[in-house]
Amino acid sequence: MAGKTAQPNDNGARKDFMEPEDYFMAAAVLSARRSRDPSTQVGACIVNQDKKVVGVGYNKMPNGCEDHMPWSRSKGEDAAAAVWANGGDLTVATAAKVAAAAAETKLDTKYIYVCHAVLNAIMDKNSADVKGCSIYVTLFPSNECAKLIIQAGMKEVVYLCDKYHGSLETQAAKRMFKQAKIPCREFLPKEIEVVLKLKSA
Ligand SMILES: Nc1ccn([C@H]2C[C@H](O)[C@@H](COP(=O)(O)O)O2)c(=O)n1
Repeated sequence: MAGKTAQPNDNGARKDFMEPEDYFMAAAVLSARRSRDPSTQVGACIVNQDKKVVGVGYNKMPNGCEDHMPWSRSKGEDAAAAVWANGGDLTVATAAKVAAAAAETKLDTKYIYVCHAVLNAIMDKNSADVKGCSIYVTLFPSNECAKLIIQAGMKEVVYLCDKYHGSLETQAAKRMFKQAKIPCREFLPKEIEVVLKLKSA
């Protein structure tokens, strides 16, 4: 980013340092890079009232389950595809397949197994509690995340993306945050892009 203009009493410090909130959200974005979810990678960073990072997390399967749980979104989608693969001919056999797939839907998708980023950030905490903390999340919290944030005593939600704003989970989360008087705000970064190099050229 272009250097900031010199200020009076310039002590020679660099001016293009990263602002604290950009750093906190960048930590959440970087944490999301650890996620194995093929469709949505979510990161969370918990910051205490002294502006210290006290926990980071990303969406992942429970410890020890990383290699055997499904990452698919919906078995039903696969069944629907099977119907259309038969030219849309919903024969008895296909109907049975669709019904069986629907029954397995939940068990064969990631949703009932995956730990959300907020949960993992709280579990990662390096402090006795996260009361009064802010949480920086790359995706607006789900209803389950909202319960954790509220019950853990956090005071503020800062989010990057709200792509599921119409979902029941997000609507329920917003309803609970409103009742619990926990403000949520969309993050507007000062630096649009942060480039990380893990090895100098
Ligand atoms: N607040 C949230 C909402 C969702 N997640 C996780 C759960 C899944 O791994 C993924 C969403 O998958 P999609 O439905 O977009 O395929 O994100 C989370 O960690 N926090």
